[in-house]
Amino acid sequence: MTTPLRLALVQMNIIAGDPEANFAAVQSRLEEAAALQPKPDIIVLPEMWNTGYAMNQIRDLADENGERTKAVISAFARKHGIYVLAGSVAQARGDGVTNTIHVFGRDGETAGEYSKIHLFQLMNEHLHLEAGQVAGRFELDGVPAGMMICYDIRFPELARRLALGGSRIVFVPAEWPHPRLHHWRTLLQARAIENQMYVVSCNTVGESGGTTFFGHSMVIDPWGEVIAEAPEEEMILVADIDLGLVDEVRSRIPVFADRRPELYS
Ligand SMILES: NC(=O)CCC(=O)C(=O)O
Repeated sequence: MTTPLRLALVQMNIIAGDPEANFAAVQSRLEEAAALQPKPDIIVLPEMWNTGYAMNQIRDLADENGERTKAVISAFARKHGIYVLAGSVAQARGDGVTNTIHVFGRDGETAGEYSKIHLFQLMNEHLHLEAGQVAGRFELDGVPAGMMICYDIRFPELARRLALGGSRIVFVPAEWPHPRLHHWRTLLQARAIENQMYVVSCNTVGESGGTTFFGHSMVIDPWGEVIAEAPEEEMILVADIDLGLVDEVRSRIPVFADRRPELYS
């Protein structure tokens, strides 16, 4: 069975500490993506796009209960009838801040939410953020999908859990910098190959506090082929995929049937 899907990944520069500028840029990029012909089924944004890694001010800058994100992005999703995986935003709840994805369906309603489970110490997340406690899943027009955020791709157990739970495609918003392009590419391809699913990653570009984010957003098919990859500049990366390929690859090499979980612990 073929299940075609058009993806649009907004690879953008994020201005650390300036939610006003970032909301304006996101709204304009979303309209640009919605004007594509044919229209995308889902638009994906990068990690922490509201604040960037302005960690010292994160409690003040974070979106209170995600309210602004929900208002702006759900109205957009409803207006255009497009899913939006709203990257992740710094979201405040009580005294804490999480790095949280909101997904909105074609009707503008919340389709899923996920807070980053693995906090990245090199960028001080562990000092300022609270870790999520549950894996992230949603349904995309009835197709089970998963979510991971950036550093999460270093944990194969999470991707495998999503695949075992039925995910056929996993979305990965990120702010992944130089000099680890080879890690980025290799880990994303490994997660796609070992789980025989699509992996769709949307990274950031630009410089922030001495760190340079390299873009290279990519769409990887269940065979591990990179079918679309952005350069190191702002752009909307578009890819047409067929989720039917997941079944084809899984029947060709029956990894899930051949697993021996009783020997793994
Ligand atoms: N924002 C992040 O989680 C960055 C992860 C990263 O750069 C890595 O090497 O892992």
